[in-house]
Amino acid sequence: HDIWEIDPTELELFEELGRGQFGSVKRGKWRKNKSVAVKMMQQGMMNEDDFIDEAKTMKMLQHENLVQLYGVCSKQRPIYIVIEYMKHGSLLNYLKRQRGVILKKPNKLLDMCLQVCRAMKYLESQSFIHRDLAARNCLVGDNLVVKVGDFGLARYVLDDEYTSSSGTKFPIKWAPPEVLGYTRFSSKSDVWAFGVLMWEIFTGGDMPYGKIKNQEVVEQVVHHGKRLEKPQACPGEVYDIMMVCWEKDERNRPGFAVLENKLANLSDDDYCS
Ligand SMILES: Cn1cc(-c2ccnc(-n3ncc4cc(C(C)(C)C)cc(F)c4c3=O)c2CO)cc(Nc2ccncn2)c1=O
Repeated sequence: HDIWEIDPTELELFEELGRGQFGSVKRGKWRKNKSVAVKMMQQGMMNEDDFIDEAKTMKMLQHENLVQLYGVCSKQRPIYIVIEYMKHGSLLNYLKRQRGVILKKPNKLLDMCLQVCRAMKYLESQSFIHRDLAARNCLVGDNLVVKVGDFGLARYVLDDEYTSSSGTKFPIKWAPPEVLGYTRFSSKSDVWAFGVLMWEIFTGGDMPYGKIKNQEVVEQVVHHGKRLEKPQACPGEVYDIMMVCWEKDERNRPGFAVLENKLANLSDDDYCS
């Protein structure tokens, strides 16, 4: 019996938490006492066999700032992906809802960046690339803990509009030049996306580059070196960290361990008190 296989009769399903591109997600209870979120993966959206094979590896990825994968119900269609429940939902929605309050607390904003950075430092240490790090793919739980979710799932999406860097659903505004040009993903491309996520946090969930169209963003960022502007609520020292995440050459971007030190030093000082 595979340890990552969950018996669906041990799941109780409640209200829908959201409808992602890949199906719906419901709040649930596993074995009467464990709060979970159950993704019912819409058929045809994902390469399910490859995902189920990878699930055992993803289940081994455990960190206090990663949304824990508990297992899958793969003996049925649609398959269920059973993960840790996060009661405040996506970080993007949380930022937008709380914008008026948290933009006045830069130390809280910096703490959110640090939590995401720690999860990414852990994934980097496991040579695991997220490929779609953004505030919409992070979740907020009890005591305002922030966790990175849906890591690695991008590899199993079948929709070319999402997987091709010229597709309409590709996350252009979170992608570095080497991904836009050559689809070269690495932990350093996750670092670029982390810089954009920091900008999302310090703007209270604004859309990067506003209404500028995706293809115009590619032109401006790749060919004219344009970068996101410093958010009003963002101290200069924090903006400097975002900017180094957006170095054109990925070799000049810091890894997540270095980023964690930089952010931790700022949160110790009173820059963001
Ligand atoms: C674990 N979890 C997941 C969700 C939830 C709901 C709907 N869609 C999603 N998402 N969001 C994003 C997402 C992204 C992907 C990529 C392949 C990376 C593109 C693949 C997915 F499969 C999802 C997904 O399913 C989630 C994220 O997986 C909501 C929770 N919680 C709440 C609580 C209150 N209100 C709303 N949501 C929760 O605890």
